[in-house]
Amino acid sequence: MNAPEKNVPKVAPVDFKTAPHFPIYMDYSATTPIDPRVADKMIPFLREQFGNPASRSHMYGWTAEAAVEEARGHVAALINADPREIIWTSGATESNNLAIKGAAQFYKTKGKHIITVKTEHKAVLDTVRELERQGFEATYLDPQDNGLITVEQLAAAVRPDTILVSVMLVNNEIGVIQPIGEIAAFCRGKGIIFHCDAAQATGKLAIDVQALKVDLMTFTAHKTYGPKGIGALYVCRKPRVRLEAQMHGGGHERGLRSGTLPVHQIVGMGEAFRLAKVEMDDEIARIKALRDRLANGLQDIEEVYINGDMDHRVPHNLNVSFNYVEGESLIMAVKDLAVSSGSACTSASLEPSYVLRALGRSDELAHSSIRFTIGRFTTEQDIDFAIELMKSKVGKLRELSPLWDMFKEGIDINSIQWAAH
Ligand SMILES: Cc1ncc(COP(=O)(O)O)c(C=O)c1O
Ligand code: FES
Repeated sequence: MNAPEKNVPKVAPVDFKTAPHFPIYMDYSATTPIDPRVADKMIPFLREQFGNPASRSHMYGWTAEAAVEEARGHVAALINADPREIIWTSGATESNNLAIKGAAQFYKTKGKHIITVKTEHKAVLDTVRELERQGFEATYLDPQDNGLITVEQLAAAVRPDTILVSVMLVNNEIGVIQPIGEIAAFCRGKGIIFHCDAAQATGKLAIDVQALKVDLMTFTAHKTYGPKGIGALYVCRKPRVRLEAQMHGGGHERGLRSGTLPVHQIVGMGEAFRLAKVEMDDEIARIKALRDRLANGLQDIEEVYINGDMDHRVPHNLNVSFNYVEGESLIMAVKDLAVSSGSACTSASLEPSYVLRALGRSDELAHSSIRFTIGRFTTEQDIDFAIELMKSKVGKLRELSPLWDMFKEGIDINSIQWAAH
């Protein structure tokens, strides 16, 4: 017998286009709602067109294969790649694992040193840590306080046995855009493989892998209005980059990633990336105007700090710290906004955001930070609501805060010797 369903919470489906919806979704960098046009494209592949693209002897297989190849073309087109350079994976985590472990293991006879950055996503950092456990050596670069690294920093860290560099295109917490073109050109000049995690970049800025000269680039569908559980890895063919497979089996995807292809997911990613290419320019302009409206509104509040460079940044991200506000109370106070926080109370770890800490932010400012990430379905009313809510809640919390009183009275809080306890 099936388990009774009575304990399953019922969540009403949200129509992001029309409904006044609470909490207002401003966490587009965690994941995006799927675009209804993407969902519509996927449905036939969950129903009548269920074939396995590896089935070569009948219509069902051929139809599925054609759909997979069409989607591969759309993904390749968004980044100016050859479709043969696109390998399907289950998402950015798997693409990062395949790229980093695959390249390190293939080129291990050339050297054992890897360089990455402290503000990378855990899917990169933990993968590099695992390689360290296997005997590789790693350098983790410190970003400047605007979140960016420079090619000079990278050059200073390179050793004769450096085989791989991994630097993300867009940071997931603060939205800053790393100088990937310069970094990639530098690596190519030195014969070092360059991998870039672009999970947060698609649809937010133009990507041309040929002009950029990257060797490996990671993508995922669910940050760009596609389904979760599907991603891709770009593997450069000229010059040819080789990888050790991490998943063994039927030899799918040129032997690099075995496993029956999830056709409905792939079709969804293809459509999401096709739409991103067609609509990107208009969307960037619209979303940037909304983000700037939010930034201007929040800057009416005293003691607000923007985290990360504002010039080299994707249009949909705003990450701010509210000084003299306790992180936990702030999260509780803004329940009507679905946002992300740099405080430890929203995560499984006990540390505040390691990204903000790497930028040199104090624990207090890292704790009291909020990441607003907006997107395709965000409206001006949503933005105005968020501004008013933040003004009122931050004001109320500060009324209760002795630290705020001291700050207002001109007492330098950093000079106080707190009693140890
Ligand atoms: C920069 C970056 N890399 C990797 C990932 C992991 O992506 P996925 O959920 O597709 O495995 C994310 C998503 O949180 C991300 O923001
Ligand atoms: S604000 Fe909750 S743990 Fe820091």
